[in-house]
Amino acid sequence: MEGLAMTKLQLPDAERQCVQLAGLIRPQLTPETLLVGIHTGGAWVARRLAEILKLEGRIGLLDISFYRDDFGKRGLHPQVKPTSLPLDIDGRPLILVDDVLFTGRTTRAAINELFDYGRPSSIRLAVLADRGAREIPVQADFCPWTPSLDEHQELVLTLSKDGRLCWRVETEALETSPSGVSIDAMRRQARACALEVFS
Ligand SMILES: O=P(O)(O)OC[C@H]1O[C@H](OP(=O)(O)OP(=O)(O)O)[C@H](O)[C@@H]1O
Repeated sequence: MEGLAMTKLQLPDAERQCVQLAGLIRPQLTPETLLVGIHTGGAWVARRLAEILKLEGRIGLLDISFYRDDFGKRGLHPQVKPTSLPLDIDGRPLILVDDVLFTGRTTRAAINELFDYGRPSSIRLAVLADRGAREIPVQADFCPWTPSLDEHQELVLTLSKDGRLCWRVETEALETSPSGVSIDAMRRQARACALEVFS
């Protein structure tokens, strides 16, 4: 993969972590609780939690692309998915599910979007990994893993062909253009410009 080098860190079994996370959530469930997974990784984890906790039919999925505060900088996610909430969230306890909690900006965007649909009685946050380095005062209520990663490392949850969730760590090489601008930043800028042209 261009510009990325795989690290040799030992990573935990994400499937086993889903079982651990379900165990943390189970005592807090009520008959009204709705799981809400954030696309993409959070949706995979929410689906797995719904299977383990037998909550099929009580899972919503959220695409927060248009609610990001850095939407202009990052451009649009290559795969925008629809938001779907199968039940009215007004007055309902929600458990927001994501794979990774990092700066907290995704969580902030998700909460903003949810409040456009109604006023939940509570929102708790469940993540498989909390890697710290928050930029917004957000914290996880349920989390089985707090890895220490370098700021240039990205923790990525993947779904293998056989349907298993696996962790991967990618280390961003410090690619720079002749002008000294990060190539990654230039790619993001190009995506944002393309969006403006086509919108
Ligand atoms: O706390 P934050 O700094 O916002 O980072 C956490 C988010 O970053 C990743 O999502 P990404 O935007 O890469 O999308 P993906 O789930 O489709 O990979 C991850 O899945 C979390 O949703």
